[in-house]
Amino acid sequence: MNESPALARGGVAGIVVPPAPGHDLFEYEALAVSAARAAYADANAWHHQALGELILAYERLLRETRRLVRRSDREELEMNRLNQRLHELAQELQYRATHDALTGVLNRAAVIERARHHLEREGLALIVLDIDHFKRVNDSFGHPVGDEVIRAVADCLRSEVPAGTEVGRVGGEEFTVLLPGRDLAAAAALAECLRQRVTGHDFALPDGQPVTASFGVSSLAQGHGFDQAYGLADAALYEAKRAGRNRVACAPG
Ligand SMILES: Nc1nc2c(ncn2[C@@H]2O[C@H](COP(=O)(O)OP(=O)(O)OP(=O)(O)O)[C@@H](O)[C@H]2O)c(=O)[nH]1
Repeated sequence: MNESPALARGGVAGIVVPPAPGHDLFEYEALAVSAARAAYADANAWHHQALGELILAYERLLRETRRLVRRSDREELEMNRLNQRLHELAQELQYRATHDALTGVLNRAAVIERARHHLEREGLALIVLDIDHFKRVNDSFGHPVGDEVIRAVADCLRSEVPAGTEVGRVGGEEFTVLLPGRDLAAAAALAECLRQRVTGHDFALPDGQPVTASFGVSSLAQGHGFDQAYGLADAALYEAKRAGRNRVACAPG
């Protein structure tokens, strides 16, 4: 009779030595089956039939357990994949809830939320800008060209603002720039940079005309409300439009 795996590993017949850590999960059980098979092969063994049935049942149990472990591994992988996808979808949902679909800058609700957040903590300078005579772009070249102009203006703003500054689109052709904790002079200086950036950009309109924008600026200390900050900047924007457009106007300091 061949030596059983248990014996080969230093055990004695009928006694199975537990495997060292890191071995196959069922090595101990596989050795036990081998040892039982060896005893079964011995014609003198007592309870011959019962031992044979025990071996068969035990082998079936091992096969079934292995199958279940493999299935559980696959299901764990699938669950991890679904969890990852859920996480990505939650992030996407959060992005869509706070960003403007056309330009990718903050949407109106997010602008208000961010502005209130800054006003509660540190005060806020606010720039409101509106593309000049934008209706003419739509009317002359169509809505898709108008959309391209809106997108390009958003790009101009994004590329020019310093870190910590947030850009949002609050209406059709109206944007805001939030400068947390900055004063009126700093915001007016940035608004002038943005005005020049838009005016100097080549929007490639069919008639070759430039696109300009008008700017209103306000700055309020901590504790003021968003409506007040926005109302002041909007009134200044109205002044800039009234004074001839393509300019920056500041709310009274
Ligand atoms: N293409 C495009 N047009 C839009 C969008 N939202 C609003 N508009 C258009 O923007 C135009 C705004 O026009 P007005 O409010 O009259 O202002 P304006 O022509 O820019 O003139 P001023 O602001 O006085 O310089 C309207 O024609 C709207 O239809 C948009 O998402 N895409």
